Amino acid sequence: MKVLTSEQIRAADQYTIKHEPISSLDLMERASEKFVLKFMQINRENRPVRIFCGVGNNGGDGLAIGRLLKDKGWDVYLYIVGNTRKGSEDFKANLERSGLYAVLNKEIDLPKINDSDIVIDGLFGSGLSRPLDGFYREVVEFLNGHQCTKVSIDIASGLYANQAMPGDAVAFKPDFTLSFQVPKLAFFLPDCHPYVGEWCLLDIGLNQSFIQKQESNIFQSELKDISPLFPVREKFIHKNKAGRLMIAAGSKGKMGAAILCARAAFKSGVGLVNICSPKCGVDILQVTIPEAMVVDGKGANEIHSFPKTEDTILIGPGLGTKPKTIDAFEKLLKTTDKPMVIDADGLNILSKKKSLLKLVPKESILTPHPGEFKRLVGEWKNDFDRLYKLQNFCVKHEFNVVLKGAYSAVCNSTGDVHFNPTGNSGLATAGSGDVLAGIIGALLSQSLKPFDALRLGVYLHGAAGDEAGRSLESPWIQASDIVNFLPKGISSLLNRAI
Ligand SMILES: NC(=O)C1=CN([C@@H]2O[C@H](COP(=O)(O)OP(=O)(O)OC[C@H]3O[C@@H](n4cnc5c(N)ncnc54)[C@H](O)[C@@H]3O)[C@@H](O)[C@H]2O)[C@@H](O)CC1
Ligand SMILES: Nc1ncnc2c1ncn2[C@@H]1O[C@H](COP(=O)(O)OP(=O)(O)O)[C@@H](O)[C@H]1O
Ligand SMILES: [K+]
Repeated sequence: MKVLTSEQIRAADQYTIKHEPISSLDLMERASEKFVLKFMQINRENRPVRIFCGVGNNGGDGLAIGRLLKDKGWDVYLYIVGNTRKGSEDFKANLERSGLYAVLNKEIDLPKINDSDIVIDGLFGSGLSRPLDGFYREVVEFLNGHQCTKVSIDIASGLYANQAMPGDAVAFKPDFTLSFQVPKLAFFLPDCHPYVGEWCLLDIGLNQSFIQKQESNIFQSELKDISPLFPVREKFIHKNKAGRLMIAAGSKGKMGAAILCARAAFKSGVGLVNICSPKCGVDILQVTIPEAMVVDGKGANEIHSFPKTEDTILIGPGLGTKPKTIDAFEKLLKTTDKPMVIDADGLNILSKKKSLLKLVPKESILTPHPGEFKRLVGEWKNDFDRLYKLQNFCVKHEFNVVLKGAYSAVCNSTGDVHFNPTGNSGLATAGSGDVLAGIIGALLSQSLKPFDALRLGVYLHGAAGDEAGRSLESPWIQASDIVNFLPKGISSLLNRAI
């Protein structure tokens, strides 16, 4: 699904109005009906609803939503901030259809709000053109000071859809954002989360072919695009043809990384795994993961030498960054031009010795968390800047990179970013990244294109985490649980896709 800018969304509104055709007032009514349906699913109990409306179309939505909720028996209070005479056409039309409302001009006008009330924010939507100031800012600060349930229409007032808020700016802090038609970039970025809350999209019937034609290199991954990427296993396949992976991982005290990685790879369809290990890890690996073969990495406590191999290479988990390991990594890079998976200490080595970056095969997959990414590219000003840095890094080096976290950003070598929707905060646990690397390595070894292996792997890792969370009925997950729930994650994706 494409992520569009505010300007593109406005153009989609206009195109739909002209070509459906539908009057803009009727489109507002449709949007408001969709909002009310979802609102009543989230809030089943009838409580006082206080709707704060600006005088643009977001405020128009607020008024229409108020009327519709009143019709359904809700106790609705409407407040307007701004000059109603200067309101948009559709705002004015809805004002005429509204019953009682109060216009707020100054602090003393602000109503008493109880914790059991629900506040709906319809001050500004995608039309925000400057940071909130004056009385708008006061109103938003006042509302943010209350503990009641808060819901934004389309996007929180004061939050920009596709650019950073200035440092001292203020925006509404909703528990939920019920947004129209397409996701906004801000929804995927951690800095913006306090101004988004939980969010969902409401299909208001904007013209799909117009949306498809919009240029955007930002997407949200969807199951319908992901599930066809699963590799098909032929009847007469042999393990050597089902994907051979060499995992170069582990050092003294960190052999668990190699184990988790290999276990995840086996559950992700790999045919055969060689683990290159320091001497201290050989017995551990042979006992804990009998399916894998172990290759001597020469060093006692860390790897000093990697074998020359035709296998797909996954390097980094628990590897350490000792000078001899760095030298061995450099030698390995000089022997291959096949895309590989580089994770954890593999990335830290690249950060320590940036000259190695140009030896990394084109189209390789890098899997940094934000700390590792910062070591690779330096500081960023804000999350929007971080995204541009991700795109530039991928294009410059022709890499595929996942920047991990909630809504992991998966970027290909031409700078397209796909935000991943699966997963939960239980995945923020030691070893979770090792599991992800193993999944991606296994998929790459099965001849998927690197970017496909990456986005399928990230989606699947999140889906397994979601299955684990649901089945264990716990918000906390152990990395081994992610591995154990991979088969369930896989079948859920395949079954839901049918
Ligand atoms: N027919 C349509 O175009 C539809 C629009 N919809 C709603 O319309 C919203 C967008 O409406 P608008 O384009 O009217 O914009 P807004 O309602 O977001 O803003 C209204 C006006 O406020 C002014 N403004 C912006 N920032 C300000 C600030 N910081 N302080 C004071 N004034 C400021 C601008 O002049 C802007 O045009 C969407 O978010 C959505 O809620 C929906 O009803 C769906 C259909
Ligand atoms: N809050 C979160 N919500 C969803 N997924 C998360 C969250 N935090 C972390 N993850 C996922 O968990 C994994 C953690 O990887 P990483 O930080 O490398 O862990 P480790 O180094 O301990 O193995 C990544 O796939 C990341 O996307
Ligand atoms: K709003």
